[in-house]
Amino acid sequence: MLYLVRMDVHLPSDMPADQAEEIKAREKAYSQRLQREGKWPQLYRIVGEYANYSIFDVESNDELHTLLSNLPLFPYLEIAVTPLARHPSSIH
Ligand SMILES: O=C(O)C[C@H]1C=CC(=O)O1
Repeated sequence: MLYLVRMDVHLPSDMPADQAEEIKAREKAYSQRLQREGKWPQLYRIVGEYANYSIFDVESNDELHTLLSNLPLFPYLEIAVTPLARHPSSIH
């Protein structure tokens, strides 16, 4: 099952820089593990925003929820999920 996910990052402005860097480093490692496993096949920065559009390829709503809620940045993310179905005109 494919999902389009938008994540907007809202780190508190008073978070110490070293704490923010530590969370971002854990987020990067976690996201790159999921990318290597094929569960997070696409990740794009939204130009001019601290946000991304991602494609997730997972087995179920529950799996996606678990993966997203385990993101180190999860407490600071605004997340919008759009389930995707195959378009009848798509050649892919
Ligand atoms: O920077 C972001 O968009 C948030 C998050 C998603 C992957 C990652 O490494 O950080």
